[in-house]
Amino acid sequence: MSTPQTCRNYINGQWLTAVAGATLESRNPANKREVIATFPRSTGTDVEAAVVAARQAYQIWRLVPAPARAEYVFKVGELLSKYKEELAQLICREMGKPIAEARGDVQEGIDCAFYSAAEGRRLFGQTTPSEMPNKFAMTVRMPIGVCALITPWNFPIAIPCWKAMPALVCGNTVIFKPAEDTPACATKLVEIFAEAGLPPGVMNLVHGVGEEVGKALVAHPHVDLVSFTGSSETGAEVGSICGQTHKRVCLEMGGKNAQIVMEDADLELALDGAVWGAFGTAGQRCTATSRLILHQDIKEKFTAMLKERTSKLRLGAGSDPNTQVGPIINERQLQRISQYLDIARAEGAKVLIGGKIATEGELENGYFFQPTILDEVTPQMRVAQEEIFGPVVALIKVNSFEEAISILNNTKYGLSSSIYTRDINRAFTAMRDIEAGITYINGPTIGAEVHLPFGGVKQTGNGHREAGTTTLDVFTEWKTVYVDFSGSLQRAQIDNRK
Ligand SMILES: NC(=O)C1=CN([C@@H]2O[C@H](COP(=O)(O)OP(=O)(O)OC[C@H]3O[C@@H](n4cnc5c(N)ncnc54)[C@H](OP(=O)(O)O)[C@@H]3O)[C@@H](O)[C@H]2O)C=CC1
Ligand SMILES: O=C(O)CCC(=O)C(=O)O
Repeated sequence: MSTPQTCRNYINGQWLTAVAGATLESRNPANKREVIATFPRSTGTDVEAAVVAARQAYQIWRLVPAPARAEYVFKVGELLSKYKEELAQLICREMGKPIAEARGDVQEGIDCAFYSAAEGRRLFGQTTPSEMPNKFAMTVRMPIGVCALITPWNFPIAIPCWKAMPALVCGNTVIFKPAEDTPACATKLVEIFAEAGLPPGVMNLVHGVGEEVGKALVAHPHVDLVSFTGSSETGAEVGSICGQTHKRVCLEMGGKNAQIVMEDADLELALDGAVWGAFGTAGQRCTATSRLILHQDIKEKFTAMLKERTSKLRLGAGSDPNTQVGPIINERQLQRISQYLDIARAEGAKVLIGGKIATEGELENGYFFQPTILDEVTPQMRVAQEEIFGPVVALIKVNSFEEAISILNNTKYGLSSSIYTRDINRAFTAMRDIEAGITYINGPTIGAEVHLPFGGVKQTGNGHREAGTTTLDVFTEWKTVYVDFSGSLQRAQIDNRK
Protein backbone atom coordinates (compact mmCIF):
# COMPACT_ATOMS: atom_id res chain seq x y z
CA MET A 1 0.00 0.00 0.00
CA SER A 2 1.37 3.39 -0.95
CA THR A 3 1.20 6.58 1.13
CA PRO A 4 -2.06 8.46 0.57
CA GLN A 5 -1.76 11.49 -1.65
CA THR A 6 -2.80 14.88 -0.25
CA CYS A 7 -5.02 16.62 -2.81
CA ARG A 8 -5.80 20.33 -2.76
CA ASN A 9 -8.11 22.72 -4.52
CA TYR A 10 -6.62 24.70 -7.41
CA ILE A 11 -7.88 28.28 -7.37
CA ASN A 12 -6.35 31.21 -9.25
CA GLY A 13 -3.20 29.20 -9.98
CA GLN A 14 -2.62 28.16 -6.35
CA TRP A 15 -2.96 24.80 -4.63
CA LEU A 16 -5.05 25.42 -1.49
CA THR A 17 -6.68 23.55 1.36
CA ALA A 18 -10.37 24.27 2.00
CA VAL A 19 -10.80 27.44 4.04
CA ALA A 20 -12.78 25.52 6.67
CA GLY A 21 -9.98 22.93 6.80
CA ALA A 22 -12.12 19.76 6.66
CA THR A 23 -11.00 16.81 4.56
CA LEU A 24 -12.40 13.60 3.09
CA GLU A 25 -10.68 10.51 1.73
CA SER A 26 -10.91 8.26 -1.31
CA ARG A 27 -10.22 4.53 -1.13
CA ASN A 28 -9.27 1.76 -3.51
CA PRO A 29 -12.54 -0.03 -4.37
CA ALA A 30 -10.60 -3.27 -4.89
CA ASN A 31 -9.05 -2.96 -1.43
CA LYS A 32 -11.07 -0.74 0.83
CA ARG A 33 -8.29 -0.62 3.48
CA GLU A 34 -6.12 1.34 1.08
CA VAL A 35 -6.62 5.10 1.30
CA ILE A 36 -5.67 6.62 -2.06
CA ALA A 37 -6.03 10.28 -1.23
CA THR A 38 -7.24 12.85 1.24
CA PHE A 39 -8.93 15.89 -0.27
CA PRO A 40 -10.59 19.12 0.84
CA ARG A 41 -14.22 19.12 1.91
CA SER A 42 -14.76 22.55 0.39
CA THR A 43 -17.58 24.91 1.27
CA GLY A 44 -19.29 27.90 -0.29
CA THR A 45 -16.30 30.07 0.69
CA ASP A 46 -13.97 28.04 -1.56
CA VAL A 47 -16.57 28.07 -4.33
CA GLU A 48 -16.78 31.86 -4.03
CA ALA A 49 -13.00 32.21 -4.36
CA ALA A 50 -13.00 29.99 -7.45
CA VAL A 51 -15.84 31.93 -9.07
CA VAL A 52 -14.09 35.27 -8.43
CA ALA A 53 -10.85 33.89 -9.92
CA ALA A 54 -12.60 32.41 -12.94
CA ARG A 55 -14.53 35.63 -13.62
CA GLN A 56 -11.40 37.77 -13.48
CA ALA A 57 -9.46 35.38 -15.67
CA TYR A 58 -12.33 35.27 -18.16
CA GLN A 59 -11.91 38.96 -19.02
CA ILE A 60 -8.38 38.22 -20.24
CA TRP A 61 -8.78 34.69 -21.53
CA ARG A 62 -11.71 35.52 -23.82
CA LEU A 63 -9.44 37.97 -25.68
CA VAL A 64 -6.59 35.47 -26.19
CA PRO A 65 -6.88 34.39 -29.86
CA ALA A 66 -8.55 31.00 -30.17
CA PRO A 67 -5.53 29.39 -31.93
CA ALA A 68 -3.35 30.48 -28.99
CA ARG A 69 -5.89 29.14 -26.45
CA ALA A 70 -5.86 25.90 -28.38
CA GLU A 71 -2.08 25.62 -28.09
CA TYR A 72 -2.43 25.20 -24.32
CA VAL A 73 -4.92 22.39 -24.88
CA PHE A 74 -2.58 20.79 -27.43
CA LYS A 75 0.16 20.91 -24.80
CA VAL A 76 -2.21 19.20 -22.33
CA GLY A 77 -2.62 16.43 -24.92
CA GLU A 78 1.16 16.01 -25.13
CA LEU A 79 1.46 15.90 -21.34
CA LEU A 80 -1.39 13.41 -21.05
CA SER A 81 0.54 11.19 -23.48
CA LYS A 82 3.66 11.57 -21.33
CA TYR A 83 1.82 10.69 -18.11
CA LYS A 84 -0.54 8.15 -19.69
CA GLU A 85 0.72 5.10 -17.81
CA GLU A 86 0.97 6.90 -14.46
CA LEU A 87 -2.60 8.17 -14.88
CA ALA A 88 -3.90 4.78 -15.98
CA GLN A 89 -2.38 3.12 -12.90
CA LEU A 90 -3.99 5.79 -10.72
CA ILE A 91 -7.40 5.21 -12.34
CA CYS A 92 -7.04 1.48 -11.61
CA ARG A 93 -6.32 2.16 -7.96
CA GLU A 94 -8.85 4.90 -7.33
CA MET A 95 -11.73 4.02 -9.65
CA GLY A 96 -11.02 0.33 -10.12
CA LYS A 97 -11.41 -0.32 -13.86
CA PRO A 98 -9.03 -2.83 -15.49
CA ILE A 99 -5.73 -1.39 -16.69
CA ALA A 100 -6.51 -1.74 -20.43
CA GLU A 101 -9.75 0.21 -19.93
CA ALA A 102 -7.93 2.77 -17.77
CA ARG A 103 -5.46 3.38 -20.60
CA GLY A 104 -8.46 3.83 -22.89
CA ASP A 105 -9.89 6.42 -20.47
CA VAL A 106 -6.67 8.46 -20.69
CA GLN A 107 -6.42 7.94 -24.44
CA GLU A 108 -9.87 9.45 -24.83
CA GLY A 109 -8.55 12.53 -23.02
CA ILE A 110 -5.56 12.66 -25.39
CA ASP A 111 -7.78 12.27 -28.46
CA CYS A 112 -10.06 14.98 -27.13
CA ALA A 113 -7.11 17.34 -26.57
CA PHE A 114 -5.87 17.10 -30.15
CA TYR A 115 -9.37 17.20 -31.60
CA SER A 116 -10.38 20.24 -29.49
CA ALA A 117 -7.09 22.02 -30.13
CA ALA A 118 -7.62 21.82 -33.89
CA GLU A 119 -10.96 23.53 -33.41
CA GLY A 120 -9.05 26.64 -32.27
CA ARG A 121 -8.24 27.30 -35.91
CA ARG A 122 -11.83 26.74 -37.05
CA LEU A 123 -14.65 27.78 -34.70
CA PHE A 124 -16.46 28.52 -37.93
CA GLY A 125 -19.29 31.00 -38.15
CA GLN A 126 -21.39 31.69 -41.22
CA THR A 127 -21.60 34.47 -43.74
CA THR A 128 -24.85 35.01 -45.56
CA PRO A 129 -26.25 37.64 -47.95
CA SER A 130 -28.09 40.51 -46.41
CA GLU A 131 -31.45 41.61 -47.81
CA MET A 132 -30.22 45.24 -47.85
CA PRO A 133 -27.70 46.82 -50.23
CA ASN A 134 -24.27 47.66 -48.84
CA LYS A 135 -24.74 45.44 -45.84
CA PHE A 136 -22.73 42.38 -44.77
CA ALA A 137 -24.19 39.67 -42.52
CA MET A 138 -22.38 37.02 -40.50
CA THR A 139 -22.40 34.95 -37.32
CA VAL A 140 -19.54 34.44 -34.88
CA ARG A 141 -19.17 32.14 -31.91
CA MET A 142 -18.66 33.92 -28.56
CA PRO A 143 -17.58 32.33 -25.26
CA ILE A 144 -20.19 32.07 -22.53
CA GLY A 145 -18.18 32.90 -19.42
CA VAL A 146 -17.54 30.81 -16.30
CA CYS A 147 -18.38 27.13 -16.75
CA ALA A 148 -18.96 24.73 -13.86
CA LEU A 149 -18.07 21.18 -14.87
CA ILE A 150 -19.62 18.54 -12.58
CA THR A 151 -18.42 15.05 -13.39
CA PRO A 152 -18.92 11.43 -12.29
CA TRP A 153 -16.31 8.87 -11.24
CA ASN A 154 -16.72 6.28 -14.00
CA PHE A 155 -14.52 8.06 -16.58
CA PRO A 156 -12.39 10.21 -14.27
CA ILE A 157 -10.14 11.52 -17.04
CA ALA A 158 -12.15 11.29 -20.28
CA ILE A 159 -15.32 13.04 -19.11
CA PRO A 160 -13.59 16.06 -17.52
CA CYS A 161 -11.43 16.36 -20.67
CA TRP A 162 -14.35 16.32 -23.06
CA LYS A 163 -15.93 19.14 -21.07
CA ALA A 164 -12.89 21.28 -20.15
CA MET A 165 -10.99 21.15 -23.43
CA PRO A 166 -13.64 22.56 -25.77
CA ALA A 167 -14.78 24.98 -23.03
CA LEU A 168 -11.27 26.47 -22.85
CA VAL A 169 -10.68 26.56 -26.62
CA CYS A 170 -13.98 28.44 -26.96
CA GLY A 171 -12.71 31.12 -24.55
CA ASN A 172 -14.49 30.19 -21.32
CA THR A 173 -12.91 29.72 -17.93
CA VAL A 174 -13.66 26.62 -15.92
CA ILE A 175 -14.41 25.42 -12.39
CA PHE A 176 -14.14 21.64 -12.16
CA LYS A 177 -15.99 19.76 -9.40
CA PRO A 178 -14.99 16.09 -9.67
CA ALA A 179 -16.79 13.15 -8.06
CA GLU A 180 -15.91 12.45 -4.45
CA ASP A 181 -14.72 8.96 -5.39
CA THR A 182 -11.95 10.09 -7.75
CA PRO A 183 -10.21 13.19 -6.34
CA ALA A 184 -6.65 11.98 -7.02
CA CYS A 185 -7.38 11.41 -10.72
CA ALA A 186 -8.91 14.89 -10.91
CA THR A 187 -5.94 16.44 -9.14
CA LYS A 188 -3.42 14.82 -11.48
CA LEU A 189 -5.43 16.00 -14.47
CA VAL A 190 -5.49 19.59 -13.22
CA GLU A 191 -1.75 19.39 -12.45
CA ILE A 192 -1.32 18.62 -16.13
CA PHE A 193 -3.39 21.64 -17.17
CA ALA A 194 -1.26 23.74 -14.81
CA GLU A 195 1.96 22.30 -16.23
CA ALA A 196 0.76 23.24 -19.70
CA GLY A 197 1.03 26.85 -18.51
CA LEU A 198 -2.60 27.97 -18.40
CA PRO A 199 -2.84 31.46 -16.86
CA PRO A 200 -4.12 31.60 -13.23
CA GLY A 201 -7.88 31.38 -12.84
CA VAL A 202 -8.54 29.84 -16.26
CA MET A 203 -8.83 26.31 -14.86
CA ASN A 204 -9.93 25.90 -11.24
CA LEU A 205 -10.59 22.76 -9.21
CA VAL A 206 -12.86 22.61 -6.16
CA HIS A 207 -13.14 19.26 -4.40
CA GLY A 208 -15.92 18.28 -2.06
CA VAL A 209 -19.42 16.92 -1.66
CA GLY A 210 -21.91 17.31 -4.51
CA GLU A 211 -24.69 18.48 -2.22
CA GLU A 212 -22.39 21.25 -0.96
CA VAL A 213 -19.87 22.26 -3.63
CA GLY A 214 -21.85 21.11 -6.67
CA LYS A 215 -25.01 22.77 -5.44
CA ALA A 216 -23.20 26.03 -4.58
CA LEU A 217 -21.71 26.16 -8.08
CA VAL A 218 -25.02 25.49 -9.78
CA ALA A 219 -26.77 28.19 -7.74
CA HIS A 220 -24.00 30.79 -8.02
CA PRO A 221 -25.17 33.85 -9.98
CA HIS A 222 -21.75 34.35 -11.59
CA VAL A 223 -21.52 30.85 -12.99
CA ASP A 224 -22.82 31.16 -16.54
CA LEU A 225 -23.03 27.53 -17.61
CA VAL A 226 -23.24 24.12 -15.93
CA SER A 227 -22.14 20.99 -17.75
CA PHE A 228 -23.21 17.94 -15.74
CA THR A 229 -22.78 14.18 -16.22
CA GLY A 230 -24.26 11.84 -13.62
CA SER A 231 -27.51 10.43 -12.33
CA SER A 232 -30.95 11.41 -13.59
CA GLU A 233 -32.01 12.45 -10.08
CA THR A 234 -29.14 14.89 -9.57
CA GLY A 235 -29.40 16.04 -13.19
CA ALA A 236 -33.07 16.92 -12.68
CA GLU A 237 -32.16 19.00 -9.63
CA VAL A 238 -29.32 20.75 -11.48
CA GLY A 239 -31.56 21.42 -14.48
CA SER A 240 -34.32 22.82 -12.32
CA ILE A 241 -32.02 25.28 -10.49
CA CYS A 242 -30.50 26.38 -13.81
CA GLY A 243 -33.99 26.80 -15.25
CA GLN A 244 -35.01 29.07 -12.40
CA THR A 245 -31.92 31.24 -12.86
CA HIS A 246 -31.93 31.14 -16.70
CA LYS A 247 -28.50 29.55 -16.67
CA ARG A 248 -27.15 27.57 -19.61
CA VAL A 249 -27.07 23.86 -18.75
CA CYS A 250 -25.96 20.70 -20.50
CA LEU A 251 -27.16 17.48 -18.88
CA GLU A 252 -25.84 14.01 -19.68
CA MET A 253 -27.59 11.43 -17.55
CA GLY A 254 -28.56 7.81 -17.45
CA GLY A 255 -29.25 5.04 -19.91
CA LYS A 256 -31.07 1.72 -20.12
CA ASN A 257 -29.29 0.65 -23.26
CA ALA A 258 -30.29 -2.43 -25.20
CA GLN A 259 -28.63 -4.69 -27.72
CA ILE A 260 -30.94 -6.50 -30.13
CA VAL A 261 -29.78 -9.85 -31.52
CA MET A 262 -31.81 -10.94 -34.55
CA GLU A 263 -32.07 -14.52 -35.81
CA ASP A 264 -29.75 -13.77 -38.75
CA ALA A 265 -26.97 -12.25 -36.60
CA ASP A 266 -23.36 -13.41 -36.44
CA LEU A 267 -23.77 -14.88 -32.96
CA GLU A 268 -20.06 -14.92 -32.06
CA LEU A 269 -19.83 -11.23 -32.90
CA ALA A 270 -23.02 -10.48 -30.98
CA LEU A 271 -21.65 -12.44 -28.02
CA ASP A 272 -18.48 -10.31 -27.90
CA GLY A 273 -20.65 -7.22 -28.01
CA ALA A 274 -22.97 -8.43 -25.26
CA VAL A 275 -20.19 -9.52 -22.89
CA TRP A 276 -18.18 -6.29 -23.15
CA GLY A 277 -21.22 -4.06 -23.39
CA ALA A 278 -22.74 -5.56 -20.23
CA PHE A 279 -19.71 -6.37 -18.09
CA GLY A 280 -16.97 -3.99 -19.29
CA THR A 281 -16.21 -1.41 -16.57
CA ALA A 282 -18.36 -3.72 -14.39
CA GLY A 283 -21.41 -2.25 -16.14
CA GLN A 284 -20.64 1.20 -14.73
CA ARG A 285 -21.00 3.12 -17.98
CA CYS A 286 -23.92 5.22 -19.03
CA THR A 287 -23.64 3.36 -22.35
CA ALA A 288 -23.52 -0.13 -20.76
CA THR A 289 -25.76 -2.84 -22.22
CA SER A 290 -28.31 -3.56 -19.54
CA ARG A 291 -30.92 -5.24 -21.73
CA LEU A 292 -30.40 -7.95 -24.33
CA ILE A 293 -33.38 -8.27 -26.66
CA LEU A 294 -33.13 -11.70 -28.25
CA HIS A 295 -35.09 -13.12 -31.16
CA GLN A 296 -36.86 -16.30 -30.11
CA ASP A 297 -35.10 -18.40 -32.81
CA ILE A 298 -31.64 -17.80 -31.31
CA LYS A 299 -32.60 -17.09 -27.72
CA GLU A 300 -31.78 -20.50 -26.27
CA LYS A 301 -28.51 -20.93 -28.13
CA PHE A 302 -27.32 -17.37 -27.49
CA THR A 303 -28.24 -17.54 -23.81
CA ALA A 304 -26.17 -20.71 -23.40
CA MET A 305 -23.21 -19.07 -25.17
CA LEU A 306 -23.51 -15.97 -22.99
CA LYS A 307 -23.77 -17.96 -19.79
CA GLU A 308 -20.69 -19.96 -20.67
CA ARG A 309 -18.60 -16.89 -21.49
CA THR A 310 -19.83 -15.01 -18.42
CA SER A 311 -18.90 -17.89 -16.13
CA LYS A 312 -15.27 -17.52 -17.26
CA LEU A 313 -14.92 -13.79 -16.60
CA ARG A 314 -12.14 -13.07 -14.13
CA LEU A 315 -12.94 -10.59 -11.35
CA GLY A 316 -10.19 -8.72 -9.57
CA ALA A 317 -8.29 -5.52 -9.03
CA GLY A 318 -7.93 -3.37 -12.14
CA SER A 319 -4.17 -3.27 -11.74
CA ASP A 320 -3.94 -7.05 -12.29
CA PRO A 321 -3.53 -7.49 -16.08
CA ASN A 322 -5.57 -10.72 -15.91
CA THR A 323 -8.64 -8.94 -14.53
CA GLN A 324 -11.58 -8.63 -16.89
CA VAL A 325 -14.17 -7.23 -14.49
CA GLY A 326 -13.10 -4.78 -11.79
CA PRO A 327 -14.80 -3.65 -8.60
CA ILE A 328 -17.89 -1.52 -8.03
CA ILE A 329 -16.99 2.03 -7.07
CA ASN A 330 -18.20 2.04 -3.44
CA GLU A 331 -20.31 0.33 -0.81
CA ARG A 332 -23.41 2.40 -1.63
CA GLN A 333 -23.34 1.37 -5.29
CA LEU A 334 -22.66 -2.26 -4.33
CA GLN A 335 -25.71 -2.31 -2.07
CA ARG A 336 -27.79 -0.60 -4.75
CA ILE A 337 -26.97 -3.36 -7.23
CA SER A 338 -27.73 -5.99 -4.61
CA GLN A 339 -31.12 -4.38 -3.97
CA TYR A 340 -31.90 -4.54 -7.70
CA LEU A 341 -31.27 -8.28 -7.54
CA ASP A 342 -33.85 -8.55 -4.74
CA ILE A 343 -36.26 -6.54 -6.88
CA ALA A 344 -35.58 -8.78 -9.90
CA ARG A 345 -36.30 -11.96 -7.89
CA ALA A 346 -39.43 -10.46 -6.38
CA GLU A 347 -40.66 -9.50 -9.86
CA GLY A 348 -40.17 -13.05 -11.15
CA ALA A 349 -36.92 -12.76 -13.11
CA LYS A 350 -34.66 -15.81 -13.03
CA VAL A 351 -31.01 -15.43 -12.04
CA LEU A 352 -29.13 -17.54 -14.60
CA ILE A 353 -25.68 -16.79 -13.27
CA GLY A 354 -24.19 -14.48 -10.64
CA GLY A 355 -26.62 -12.43 -8.58
CA LYS A 356 -24.50 -11.92 -5.49
CA ILE A 357 -21.77 -9.78 -3.98
CA ALA A 358 -18.49 -11.61 -4.73
CA THR A 359 -16.41 -12.39 -1.66
CA GLU A 360 -14.08 -15.24 -2.69
CA GLY A 361 -10.45 -14.82 -1.63
CA GLU A 362 -9.12 -11.29 -2.05
CA LEU A 363 -12.42 -10.08 -3.50
CA GLU A 364 -13.64 -9.84 0.07
CA ASN A 365 -11.36 -6.83 0.56
CA GLY A 366 -13.17 -4.83 -2.10
CA TYR A 367 -16.58 -4.12 -3.58
CA PHE A 368 -17.19 -6.82 -6.15
CA PHE A 369 -20.41 -8.02 -7.72
CA GLN A 370 -20.70 -11.24 -9.72
CA PRO A 371 -21.41 -10.71 -13.44
CA THR A 372 -25.12 -11.45 -13.55
CA ILE A 373 -27.60 -12.59 -16.20
CA LEU A 374 -31.30 -12.22 -15.50
CA ASP A 375 -33.59 -14.36 -17.64
CA GLU A 376 -37.34 -14.28 -18.20
CA VAL A 377 -37.41 -10.53 -17.83
CA THR A 378 -40.48 -8.75 -19.12
CA PRO A 379 -40.32 -5.21 -20.49
CA GLN A 380 -42.24 -3.58 -17.63
CA MET A 381 -40.12 -5.01 -14.80
CA ARG A 382 -38.10 -2.42 -12.88
CA VAL A 383 -34.87 -4.20 -13.87
CA ALA A 384 -35.87 -3.61 -17.50
CA GLN A 385 -36.69 0.05 -16.88
CA GLU A 386 -34.26 1.48 -14.31
CA GLU A 387 -30.53 2.11 -14.56
CA ILE A 388 -28.69 -0.37 -12.32
CA PHE A 389 -25.11 0.73 -13.11
CA GLY A 390 -23.54 -2.63 -12.38
CA PRO A 391 -22.64 -5.93 -14.10
CA VAL A 392 -26.24 -7.02 -14.57
CA VAL A 393 -27.93 -7.76 -17.89
CA ALA A 394 -31.61 -8.57 -18.45
CA LEU A 395 -32.67 -10.96 -21.22
CA ILE A 396 -35.94 -10.24 -23.02
CA LYS A 397 -37.35 -12.59 -25.68
CA VAL A 398 -39.10 -11.23 -28.78
CA ASN A 399 -40.87 -12.74 -31.80
CA SER A 400 -40.12 -10.15 -34.43
CA PHE A 401 -37.97 -7.23 -35.50
CA GLU A 402 -40.85 -4.80 -34.91
CA GLU A 403 -41.35 -6.09 -31.38
CA ALA A 404 -37.61 -5.78 -30.71
CA ILE A 405 -37.56 -2.11 -31.72
CA SER A 406 -40.72 -1.40 -29.77
CA ILE A 407 -39.29 -2.94 -26.57
CA LEU A 408 -35.95 -1.22 -27.07
CA ASN A 409 -37.78 2.12 -27.24
CA ASN A 410 -39.98 1.35 -24.26
CA THR A 411 -37.98 3.18 -21.55
CA LYS A 412 -37.69 6.75 -20.38
CA TYR A 413 -34.02 6.77 -21.47
CA GLY A 414 -32.47 7.04 -24.93
CA LEU A 415 -28.68 7.03 -24.87
CA SER A 416 -27.07 4.09 -26.70
CA SER A 417 -28.46 1.15 -28.65
CA SER A 418 -27.29 -1.69 -30.84
CA ILE A 419 -28.57 -4.26 -33.29
CA TYR A 420 -26.84 -7.34 -34.64
CA THR A 421 -28.24 -8.44 -38.00
CA ARG A 422 -26.96 -9.30 -41.46
CA ASP A 423 -30.02 -7.72 -43.08
CA ILE A 424 -29.17 -4.26 -44.45
CA ASN A 425 -32.84 -3.27 -44.61
CA ARG A 426 -33.35 -4.05 -40.95
CA ALA A 427 -30.12 -2.24 -40.07
CA PHE A 428 -31.29 0.96 -41.76
CA THR A 429 -34.81 0.63 -40.38
CA ALA A 430 -33.37 0.25 -36.88
CA MET A 431 -31.14 3.26 -37.42
CA ARG A 432 -34.24 5.26 -38.33
CA ASP A 433 -36.70 3.97 -35.73
CA ILE A 434 -34.61 3.51 -32.60
CA GLU A 435 -35.12 6.36 -30.14
CA ALA A 436 -31.57 6.92 -28.94
CA GLY A 437 -28.73 9.38 -29.38
CA ILE A 438 -26.35 6.61 -30.47
CA THR A 439 -27.04 3.47 -32.53
CA TYR A 440 -24.46 0.81 -33.31
CA ILE A 441 -25.00 -1.67 -36.13
CA ASN A 442 -23.16 -4.92 -35.38
CA GLY A 443 -21.24 -3.32 -32.53
CA PRO A 444 -21.72 -3.07 -28.73
CA THR A 445 -23.51 -0.15 -27.08
CA ILE A 446 -20.20 1.12 -25.63
CA GLY A 447 -17.13 2.70 -27.23
CA ALA A 448 -17.72 6.37 -27.97
CA GLU A 449 -15.28 8.29 -30.20
CA VAL A 450 -14.49 11.90 -29.33
CA HIS A 451 -15.08 13.42 -32.76
CA LEU A 452 -18.75 12.35 -32.86
CA PRO A 453 -21.59 13.86 -30.83
CA PHE A 454 -22.24 12.06 -27.53
CA GLY A 455 -25.59 12.23 -25.78
CA GLY A 456 -29.11 10.95 -25.76
CA VAL A 457 -32.77 11.63 -26.28
CA LYS A 458 -35.75 11.51 -23.89
CA GLN A 459 -34.73 11.63 -20.21
CA THR A 460 -31.07 10.84 -20.92
CA GLY A 461 -30.23 14.48 -21.47
CA ASN A 462 -31.60 17.89 -22.30
CA GLY A 463 -30.91 17.83 -26.01
CA HIS A 464 -27.27 18.92 -26.05
CA ARG A 465 -24.41 16.86 -27.38
CA GLU A 466 -20.90 17.04 -26.01
CA ALA A 467 -17.93 15.76 -28.09
CA GLY A 468 -17.84 16.23 -31.85
CA THR A 469 -18.36 19.70 -33.28
CA THR A 470 -21.76 19.82 -31.57
CA THR A 471 -19.91 20.52 -28.30
CA LEU A 472 -19.29 24.01 -29.67
CA ASP A 473 -23.01 24.69 -29.33
CA VAL A 474 -22.70 23.84 -25.63
CA PHE A 475 -19.73 26.09 -24.94
CA THR A 476 -20.43 29.10 -27.18
CA GLU A 477 -23.16 31.63 -27.83
CA TRP A 478 -23.94 32.75 -31.35
CA LYS A 479 -23.64 36.42 -32.15
CA THR A 480 -25.22 37.74 -35.32
CA VAL A 481 -23.32 40.67 -36.81
CA TYR A 482 -24.60 43.11 -39.45
CA VAL A 483 -22.10 45.49 -40.98
CA ASP A 484 -23.80 48.36 -42.76
CA PHE A 485 -21.30 50.14 -44.99
CA SER A 486 -23.73 52.30 -46.99
CA GLY A 487 -22.93 55.38 -44.84
CA SER A 488 -19.22 55.21 -45.49
CA LEU A 489 -19.85 54.55 -49.19
CA GLN A 490 -21.95 57.67 -49.46
CA ARG A 491 -19.26 59.64 -47.67
CA ALA A 492 -16.65 58.26 -50.08
CA GLN A 493 -18.78 59.36 -53.05
CA ILE A 494 -19.12 62.85 -51.57
CA ASP A 495 -15.35 62.94 -51.01
CA ASN A 496 -14.79 61.94 -54.71
CA ARG A 497 -17.02 64.77 -55.94
CA LYS A 498 -14.95 67.36 -54.10
N1 LIG B 1 -24.50 8.98 -16.83
C1 LIG B 1 -23.39 8.62 -16.23
O1 LIG B 1 -22.32 8.58 -16.83
C2 LIG B 1 -23.42 8.29 -14.80
C3 LIG B 1 -24.57 7.89 -14.18
N2 LIG B 1 -24.55 7.61 -12.86
C4 LIG B 1 -25.80 7.16 -12.24
O2 LIG B 1 -25.92 7.79 -10.99
C5 LIG B 1 -26.08 6.84 -9.94
C6 LIG B 1 -25.47 7.38 -8.66
O3 LIG B 1 -24.12 7.73 -8.85
P1 LIG B 1 -23.56 9.09 -8.22
O4 LIG B 1 -22.09 9.10 -8.32
O5 LIG B 1 -24.11 9.28 -6.84
O6 LIG B 1 -24.16 10.19 -9.21
P2 LIG B 1 -24.48 11.70 -8.96
O7 LIG B 1 -25.36 12.19 -10.03
O8 LIG B 1 -24.93 11.92 -7.57
O9 LIG B 1 -23.04 12.40 -9.08
C7 LIG B 1 -22.50 12.96 -10.24
C8 LIG B 1 -21.77 14.26 -9.90
O10 LIG B 1 -22.70 15.21 -9.38
C9 LIG B 1 -22.27 15.66 -8.09
N3 LIG B 1 -23.46 15.99 -7.31
C10 LIG B 1 -24.16 15.22 -6.43
N4 LIG B 1 -25.21 15.90 -5.92
C11 LIG B 1 -25.19 17.13 -6.48
C12 LIG B 1 -26.03 18.28 -6.38
N5 LIG B 1 -27.10 18.29 -5.59
N6 LIG B 1 -25.71 19.37 -7.11
C13 LIG B 1 -24.66 19.37 -7.94
N7 LIG B 1 -23.82 18.31 -8.07
C14 LIG B 1 -24.09 17.20 -7.36
C15 LIG B 1 -21.49 14.49 -7.56
O11 LIG B 1 -20.66 14.85 -6.50
P3 LIG B 1 -20.31 13.74 -5.37
O12 LIG B 1 -19.47 12.71 -6.03
O13 LIG B 1 -19.58 14.53 -4.37
O14 LIG B 1 -21.61 13.20 -4.87
C16 LIG B 1 -20.72 14.09 -8.80
O15 LIG B 1 -19.65 14.98 -9.01
C17 LIG B 1 -25.46 5.59 -10.52
O16 LIG B 1 -25.96 4.45 -9.94
C18 LIG B 1 -25.84 5.69 -11.97
O17 LIG B 1 -27.13 5.21 -12.15
C19 LIG B 1 -23.41 7.74 -12.12
C20 LIG B 1 -22.24 8.12 -12.68
C21 LIG B 1 -22.14 8.40 -14.08
O1 LIG C 1 -19.14 4.19 -24.17
C1 LIG C 1 -18.20 4.92 -23.98
O2 LIG C 1 -17.06 4.68 -24.40
C2 LIG C 1 -18.35 6.19 -23.18
C3 LIG C 1 -19.14 5.91 -21.97
C4 LIG C 1 -19.23 7.04 -21.05
O3 LIG C 1 -18.73 8.09 -21.29
C5 LIG C 1 -19.93 6.87 -19.80
O4 LIG C 1 -20.35 5.78 -19.50
O5 LIG C 1 -20.07 7.87 -19.07
